[in-house]
Amino acid sequence: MLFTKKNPAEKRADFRAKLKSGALLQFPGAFNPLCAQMIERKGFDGVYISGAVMSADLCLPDIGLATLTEFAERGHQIARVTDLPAVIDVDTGFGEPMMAARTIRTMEEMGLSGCHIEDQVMPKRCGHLDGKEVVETGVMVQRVKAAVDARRDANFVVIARSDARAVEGLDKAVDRMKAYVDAGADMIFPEAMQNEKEFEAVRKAISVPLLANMTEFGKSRLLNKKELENLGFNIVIYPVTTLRLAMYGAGKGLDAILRDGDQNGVLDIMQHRRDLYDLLRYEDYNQFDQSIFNFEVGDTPKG
Ligand SMILES: C[C@](O)(C(=O)O)[C@H](CC(=O)O)C(=O)O
Ligand SMILES: [Mg+2]
Repeated sequence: MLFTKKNPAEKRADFRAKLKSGALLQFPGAFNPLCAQMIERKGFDGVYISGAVMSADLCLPDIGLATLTEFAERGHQIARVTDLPAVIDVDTGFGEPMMAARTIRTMEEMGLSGCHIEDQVMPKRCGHLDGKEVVETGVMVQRVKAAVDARRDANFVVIARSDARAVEGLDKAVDRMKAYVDAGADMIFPEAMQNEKEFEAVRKAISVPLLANMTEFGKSRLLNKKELENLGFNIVIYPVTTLRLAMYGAGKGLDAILRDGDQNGVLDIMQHRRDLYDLLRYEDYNQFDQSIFNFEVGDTPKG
C-alpha cells in the first residue's frame, strides 16, 4: 500500500491512453490484493476484479447474493495496492437505474478505473450458465445512461455487458449492444459468445472498444492473445484463473498433509517465503523503519 505511486485519477488517465493505443490489454483477475501486486510485477496491463471470485471468496455462488458494500470494499482493497488500472464487475448495478448510478459513484470513490454493468435481471447468474434472463433493452439503456452520468471523472470507463446472446440470439444481442453504445457506454462486453465468428460479428457491428471474457470451462473456446488481437478486441479478462490455480494448489497441499503427514512433498509447488517477502517489499519496509530508528542507546551524547 505504501509503495503505489499513482492516484486513482492518474491510473484512469493511463487506462484511457492505453485503450487509445489500440493494443490488446490483458487483465487477469486478482482474487486478493497480494495477487494484484503479482499481476503488476509480472507486467500485465491491468487488474480485473471478478464478481464470481468475490462471491466465491465469501463461499457464495455467483447469483447476486453479495452486496454493493462487499464489492466496493474488496474493490478498494485491491485497487489501492497497484499502480495498474483496476476494472471491477458490478453485476447488474445492484438495482434499477438510480442504484446503478450510486454503484458507479461508489466505485469511482473506491479508486477503481472502470467497471462493467450487465443487462441481466436481478438476481443475476454467472454469464456462462443456462437459464439467464435479461431486462428490456430500455431498462438497460437507462442503467447505462445513469451510470455514465454518475461519474465525476470522465476517464472512469463504463463497460456495458450484454448477456442476451444466450437468451435472444446473436442478432438481437448485437442490436442491444448498439443501443448501449448510443446510451453512452465507453466499451461493450459481449458475454458468452459461442465461437470466433460471433466475436467477429460483434466487432463488425460495434464502433467502441470491446472486452473478451476468456473464462475457463465456459461457453467460449479459450482464444489466444494473437487471435483476439486479430479479431480486433481491446481488453481480455481472465477472471477466475488465479483463484482456480490457487485453490487447486491448496487442495493438493492439503491432500499431501493428510496422506504423508507433512508438507515436504509439496514444497516445490509452493510460493517460497523469499518470493512472498519480495512481493510484499519487506526489505523496503525495513529500510523505512531504520530511517526512523537510526541511533543506538550507547550513542546518546553525555550532557
Ligand atoms: C466474468 C464474470 O462475470 C465474473 O464474475 O468473473 C463471470 C466469470 C465466470 O463465472 O466464469 C461470468 O459471468 O462470465
Ligand atoms: Mg460476474
